[in-house]
Amino acid sequence: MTKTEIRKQMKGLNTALSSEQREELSARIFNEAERLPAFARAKVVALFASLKDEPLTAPALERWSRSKRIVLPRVEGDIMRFYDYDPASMNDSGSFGISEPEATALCRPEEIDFIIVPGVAFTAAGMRLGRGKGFYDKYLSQPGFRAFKAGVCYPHQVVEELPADPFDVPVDHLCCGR
Ligand SMILES: Nc1nc2c(c(=O)[nH]1)N(C=O)[C@@H](CNc1ccc(C(=O)N[C@@H](CCC(=O)O)C(=O)O)cc1)CN2
Ligand SMILES: Nc1ncnc2c1ncn2[C@@H]1O[C@H](COP(=O)(O)OP(=O)(O)OP(=O)(O)O)[C@@H](O)[C@H]1O
Repeated sequence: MTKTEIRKQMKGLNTALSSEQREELSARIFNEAERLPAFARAKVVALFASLKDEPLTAPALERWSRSKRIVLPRVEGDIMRFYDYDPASMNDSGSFGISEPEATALCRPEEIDFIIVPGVAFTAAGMRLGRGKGFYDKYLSQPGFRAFKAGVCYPHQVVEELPADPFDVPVDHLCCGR
């Protein structure tokens, strides 16, 4: 399958989950992330505000923001940057309809200790297919970036193989709710 075909197939499978399945699997996925030693050590955690076809991040966002500095992505033209999460100032009309933080407190890439990486599909070894704009591949390959990378996806998004490109950055651990 091509990248485009995989994206289409996964969107169908993801949106076919019932809200109960979605909530149950998402809870497992983020509980697994929370149990990683790298998470316990982390002070600055990068998360994302989930789209309809992604594991639900709202409960983790709420819980983690009590003990960690949480940063969320904003798309600014061709690049993605992370800013401090403040529940009072989220902007629901961000790029692609994603809820985004205000551009108040910029987080430099080297400040992040632990990053949750979304993906359309992953292999068990951590190779990843994203939404096709290269935002995460570019972010994760910046000089100075050193965070522990945890991929998150539903169990059916783990595939045998993916079309590989030289600029693809693998994740260190995959949390897939299994
Ligand atoms: N929740 C979440 N936030 C994120 C990402 C993500 O994957 N998930 N990103 C990770 O990169 C960045 C946004 N990148 C995105 C890239 C493409 C599309 C997308 O769905 N594109 C469709 C529709 C475009 C449109 O609505 O105009 C497309 O290209 O067909 C969405 C987000 C930053 N924030
Ligand atoms: N490190 C990088 N530097 C410059 N361009 C890059 C880099 N990584 C990816 N790109 C560009 O981004 C485009 C999209 O790449 P690809 O299809 O692998 O994205 P993806 O993995 O689906 O997306 P994402 O990383 O946003 O989740 C490619 O055409 C590539 O040229």
